[in-house]
Amino acid sequence: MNEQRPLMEVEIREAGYESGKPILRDVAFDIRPGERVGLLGPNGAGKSTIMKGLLGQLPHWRGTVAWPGRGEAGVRQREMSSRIAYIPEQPILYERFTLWEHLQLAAAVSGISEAQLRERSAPLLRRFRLDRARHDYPIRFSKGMQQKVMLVVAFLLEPELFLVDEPFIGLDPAAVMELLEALDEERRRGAAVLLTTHVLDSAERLCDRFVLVHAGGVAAKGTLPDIRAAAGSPDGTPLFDCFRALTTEGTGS
Ligand SMILES: Nc1ncnc2c1ncn2[C@@H]1O[C@H](COP(=O)(O)OP(=O)(O)OP(=O)(O)O)[C@@H](O)[C@H]1O
Repeated sequence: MNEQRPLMEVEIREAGYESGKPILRDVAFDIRPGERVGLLGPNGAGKSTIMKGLLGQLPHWRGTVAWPGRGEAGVRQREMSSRIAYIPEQPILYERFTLWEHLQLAAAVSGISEAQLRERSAPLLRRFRLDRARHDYPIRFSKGMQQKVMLVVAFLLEPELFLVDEPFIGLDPAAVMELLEALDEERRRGAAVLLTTHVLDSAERLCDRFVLVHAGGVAAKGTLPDIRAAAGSPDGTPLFDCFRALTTEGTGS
């Protein structure tokens, strides 16, 4: 935890997939440099929709995203995507591309030179044990290996923010450790992590702060003590119990 100026300040007034049918309303939170923030909530709460909004992929969006560290009060949705690397839960792969071609495509889209690509990718491919598979087709990899392709692509970009969707599902324990270590190295240079997960005990151990989303709004946010206070729970209450109290009681759903 730190009291630095936020890396990013998100304020979503209304957003969703169809006009006149907002999924998100009044969602506001910030992320500080080097921080790990857990974006948590029950199925259908709106977590993926928030992530899509941050990636500039929502058709309807009324809100602002500021990057105070850069002195920018509001950034257009489209521009944000160049500062954010998204690690999806379901790998997004092209059937006809080899692993190396996936990396070349990501580099080309992000303005990374061929020399930078070679320099950055070598340790990443070793780290995620894909160096011998660089000319193979990821479409034929195991699910875990496919997820590692997504990790290599994300780390290649050296973004300011990593959006990580369900990092604890699909990867084996060694790969989860590698991912967390790699994220820690990135955090040391100031990158932040916004992760969603339903594995609340892992979230409780890993995250500095939390944003608890419920029915398209924010039910509580802050450190674990802040979440406990919002839930009316005593010291020592696990995040899981706070989550249950905040998402099932007195919410009308
Ligand atoms: N492409 C879409 N078009 C219209 N509505 C959508 C679309 N995707 C999601 N929704 C709706 O948006 C709401 C929030 O869904 P979202 O996927 O953001 O939830 P989530 O919190 O990520 O859930 P989960 O934990 O199940 O992944 C749901 O009511 C869902 O039906």
